Amino acid sequence: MSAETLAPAKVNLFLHVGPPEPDGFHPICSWMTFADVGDRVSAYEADALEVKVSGPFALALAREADNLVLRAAHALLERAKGPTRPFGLMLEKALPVAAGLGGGSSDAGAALRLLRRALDVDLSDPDLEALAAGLGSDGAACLWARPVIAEGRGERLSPAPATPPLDAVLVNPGVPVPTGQVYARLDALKGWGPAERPPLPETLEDAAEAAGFLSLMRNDLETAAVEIAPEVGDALDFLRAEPETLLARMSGSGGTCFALCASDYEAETLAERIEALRPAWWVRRTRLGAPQL
Ligand SMILES: C[C@@](CO)(OP(=O)(O)O)[C@H](O)COP(=O)(O)OP(=O)(O)OC[C@H]1O[C@@H](n2ccc(N)nc2=O)[C@H](O)[C@@H]1O
Ligand SMILES: Nc1ncnc2c1ncn2[C@@H]1O[C@H](COP(=O)(O)OP(=O)(O)O)[C@@H](O)[C@H]1O
Repeated sequence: MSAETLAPAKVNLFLHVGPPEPDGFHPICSWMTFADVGDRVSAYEADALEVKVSGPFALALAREADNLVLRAAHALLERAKGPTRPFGLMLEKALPVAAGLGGGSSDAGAALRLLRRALDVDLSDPDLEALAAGLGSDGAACLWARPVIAEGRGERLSPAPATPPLDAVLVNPGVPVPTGQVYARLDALKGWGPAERPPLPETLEDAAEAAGFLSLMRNDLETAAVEIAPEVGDALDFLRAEPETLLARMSGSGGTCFALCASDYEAETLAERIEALRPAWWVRRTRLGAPQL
């Protein structure tokens, strides 16, 4: 067995969050799209199930047992009928952790896609999606890594407006921002907005039109995240002051922020300037949409 796949970064182009339900979870409406940068997950033959983590953010994942790729593998094995060949998983952790990029969910989704094929597990797409959703609120969307409007807790998916690939720069100021803390701060601030689905266009022709539409939308977690990690506010202020930025916003619960740009040339120019002026920040030029997995 030898198989490998990309686990792309998720980006919330908008994220509307309503007040919590009785179970404590919040209803959302979010346009989730995916970057062409991410982690890589691979499977190999091994004597026993194990996960090896490498890459620049490997140290941020403390305990192997908590790794979402391992939880995904166990969830899939429970559904496999009959014995499967023993395997190990390799995770190259290139995305920052607790960063609003859904890295853990994307790794889990990558493992599920990969292992269903490699082990020839007879599980339908909807069943695989249900497994992914059980591993985290972003799990279902991150399984397919295609642009979607996600509602409910994030598990109810429908197609997003069609766009060309959107040139963008991702910036993380280097501070982990735990999702649960951000939702809790949102509640303390009573900072929710309406989470009903807004009117959505079928198509947005280019980055300028997409930015115009998105400027009418929000990320309701931004204020709460900036209170927890003021560095996120610094990143947003920086991006919003740059001439190449059509729109800058935080992704998910932060701290990664994105700037939409009119072309790959402008995105490259912006990324190079940020790298020169803020060498400690994690910076990636990317195209948002449906990356090749
Ligand atoms: C904010 C978002 C936006 O896409 O993404 P991230 O920033 O985490 O990438 C998601 O809503 C996060 O999804 P995910 O990271 O899978 O969250 P989970 O592990 O399911 O939940 C972590 C914690 O966040 C809170 N939570 C999560 C989702 C939700 N709709 N309401 C919540 O209140 C709960 O306190 C939960 O215990
Ligand atoms: N493979 C993984 N990659 C990232 N985080 C993981 C993974 N497995 C478990 N986690 C845990 O999931 C939590 C959320 O991490 P992550 O998915 O990076 O957050 P976010 O969705 O905000 O980007 C962290 O506490 C982390 O320790």
